[in-house]
Amino acid sequence: MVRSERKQEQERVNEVVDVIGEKIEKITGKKSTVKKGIVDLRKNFWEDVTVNLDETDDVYETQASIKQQAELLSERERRHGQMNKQLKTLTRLQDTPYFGRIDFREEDEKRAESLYIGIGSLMDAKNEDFLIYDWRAPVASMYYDYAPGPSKYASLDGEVRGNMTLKRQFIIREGKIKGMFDTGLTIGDALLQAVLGGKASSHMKSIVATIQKEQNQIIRNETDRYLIVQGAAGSGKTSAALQRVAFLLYRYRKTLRSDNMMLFSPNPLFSSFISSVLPELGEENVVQTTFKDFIEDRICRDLQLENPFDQTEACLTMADGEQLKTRIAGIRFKASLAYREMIDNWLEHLKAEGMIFRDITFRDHIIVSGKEIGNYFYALPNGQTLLNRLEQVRDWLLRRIAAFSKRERKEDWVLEEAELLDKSDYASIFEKLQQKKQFSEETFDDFDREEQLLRKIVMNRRIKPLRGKVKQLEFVNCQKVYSEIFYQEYTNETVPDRWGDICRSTRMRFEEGDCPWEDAVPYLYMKEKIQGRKGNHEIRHLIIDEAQDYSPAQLSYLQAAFPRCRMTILGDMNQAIYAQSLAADTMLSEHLYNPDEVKKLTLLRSYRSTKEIMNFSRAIVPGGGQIEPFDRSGKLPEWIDTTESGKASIILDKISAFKANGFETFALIGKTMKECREAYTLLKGKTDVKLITQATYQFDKGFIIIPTYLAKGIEFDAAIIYDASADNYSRKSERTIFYTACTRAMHELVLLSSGDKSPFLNDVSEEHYLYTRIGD
Ligand SMILES: Nc1ncnc2c1ncn2[C@@H]1O[C@H](COP(=O)(O)OP(=O)(O)OP(=O)(O)O)[C@@H](O)[C@H]1O
Repeated sequence: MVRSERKQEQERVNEVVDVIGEKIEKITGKKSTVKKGIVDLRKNFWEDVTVNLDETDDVYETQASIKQQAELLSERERRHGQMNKQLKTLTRLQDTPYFGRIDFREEDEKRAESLYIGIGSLMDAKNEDFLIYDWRAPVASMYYDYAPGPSKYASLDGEVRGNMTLKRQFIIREGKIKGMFDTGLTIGDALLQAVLGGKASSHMKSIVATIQKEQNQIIRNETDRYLIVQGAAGSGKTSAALQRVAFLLYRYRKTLRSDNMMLFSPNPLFSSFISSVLPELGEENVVQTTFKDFIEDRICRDLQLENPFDQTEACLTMADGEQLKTRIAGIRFKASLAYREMIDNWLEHLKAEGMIFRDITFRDHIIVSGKEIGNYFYALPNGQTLLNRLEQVRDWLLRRIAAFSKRERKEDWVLEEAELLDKSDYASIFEKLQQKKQFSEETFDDFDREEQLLRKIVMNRRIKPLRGKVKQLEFVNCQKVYSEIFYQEYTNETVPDRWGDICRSTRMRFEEGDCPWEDAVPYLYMKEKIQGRKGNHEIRHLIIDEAQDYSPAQLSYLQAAFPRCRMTILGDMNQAIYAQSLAADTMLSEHLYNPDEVKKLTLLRSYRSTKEIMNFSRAIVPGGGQIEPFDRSGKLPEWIDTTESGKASIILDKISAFKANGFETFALIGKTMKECREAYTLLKGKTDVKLITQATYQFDKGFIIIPTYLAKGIEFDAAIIYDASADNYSRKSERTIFYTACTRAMHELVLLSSGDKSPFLNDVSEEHYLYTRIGD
């Protein structure tokens, strides 16, 4: 590229930066005027409102005047918010105005037009021409989809065809061009090399400048209600999903807000890891949750919900034997649609018999017994749904409670409690009596009325929580109704092996007030079928990361909980680490969806790890040969065969070497939390190290110890697998855990073992790693 061209480009950058500077100045000026307006409006809100409550008409007029004033205020606040957003984007553009340029000659046009692409759009000073196109604009899609040559894009008015005569990439920092490449088919391998060769960080970065063609398809898909992405470890699923969120927020900016989108992440640490990507792209973060938190919010508070991580930990630490087999058989069956069918049959059965109700009690007094409620319930016409009948029971119970309350308020305890009421209660009673013009001077009658009122207040207050529970239909004992499923007789075809044992252990857990994780969704499904469910209509798009961890039953629950939603579903079958997902359908299984509404895309190219790490890791999983490592070289993974007592000093040496190499994040990865705690005990005090647990919500640079299930979705400059011996990794189900752990490393991977090595390593050809034996 000729030197003068770079000079010309820099001159253009300078001009654009000047325009940005002027815009920033202008908006800052306007913003302070709007801000002043807001402050004045807030200060003088009531002065500018006409308040008159004399006649009904005056009241309406007052209401209208308040509404008008409030609308004015909120309009100004909205403008202020928009200006802030514009300023943030402009400030970012001032540093890096754009990262790409394409020259495109539309069919039938004589000249090619140069289009510059950045994270936001920018018009010239006269607001006539685009100096920068937002990467999400339709025309910008060509930058990601085509090499120079014939190309096209879908504009709002239809397809536009033409010829791309140039595709150029820039690295611009602080307004200075640091690098400039004209690129071919894929978006600059040179730039991608540079980006991927950089250090890992405690926060994920946006990939806007280097989005690959196949990722662009995910990002810009608008046609399919359910978009499933099966992608190898490190293929950019999460990155593409976040870019997609930014794309959709831009594309549907008039109708879609960030709080209409919800992202399910695998663990709280991951939420913090990805939290800066959207703000970096000038968008607000979407609602984030974990599936466990989402379920916990809905499950009855009487039950102690098991954490999915505890379930995994329990399965991984339990010795091989009957107990483990039963637990796994239970987990798998309860994740299946066959079990949901069983619950549907149970719900049908409940129409005729089997509902269990709680006694309605107040101060140790049974107002209506559960048995009596049952009789009333089953006396209602059984053609109605369970919910309809329960609503009638609810109204009947509220009447019974009202009658009870009237009687009960005559009791002595009520007056005793009334003496404890505070001054404000007395003042309000006095006011009420006065309003009713019932309070003249001290007459006997007034004292009597006052006492009646006091009794009523006390009783109403005390009975209110009970009424609340009845209104929520909490008189149904869902816990018991659910555990009854495990007392029924079934034919052998409908139940899995070990059903008897599964029943026994489930009953025991429910009797103790525990809800095993595998029962959480089936239980909620049944409970909401009985007591009704409120669908969430606010959320219109769900993004589900690590979707291989979700069962068909969980998918169907989410579909019902978010009835209007579209979903972007991303995952990797090779990283399934929960017992429910292994060798079974998961949310990634296409056939679980209506064929007209679903599209499945596959990402095979992996960007995170060096070619050496990926060649090593992909040999571990079936079908791994299809995964294409990105061509970035590094050290061969190192397998160190040592003794238990030799491990600490090897780890400490490695950590020093990583630091000397300039690495900033490195993890010692264990299979379980138990193993991580052991490693932590071994190393704490000897180096600066942090143990990551379920309760860790953020991780910083440095050395951490972490179990695989908490490291999902996250990456490190270097990773050490703490125990790659046969004792630790040999069960069929542990293969994917092992693969997930290895693929967390970007630049270096070390595996330690003592005793026999994991049989999974037998699948890796010796040329793909370096073997060292240290110790006796
Ligand atoms: N087009 C791209 N340009 C630059 N970097 C990319 C690109 N695609 C992916 N990466 C990088 O590759 C790494 C892995 O990406 P990401 O975490 O999104 O992959 P993933 O498929 O979700 O991985 P996993 O399933 O292992 O969690 C990240 O560092 C990301 O920045």
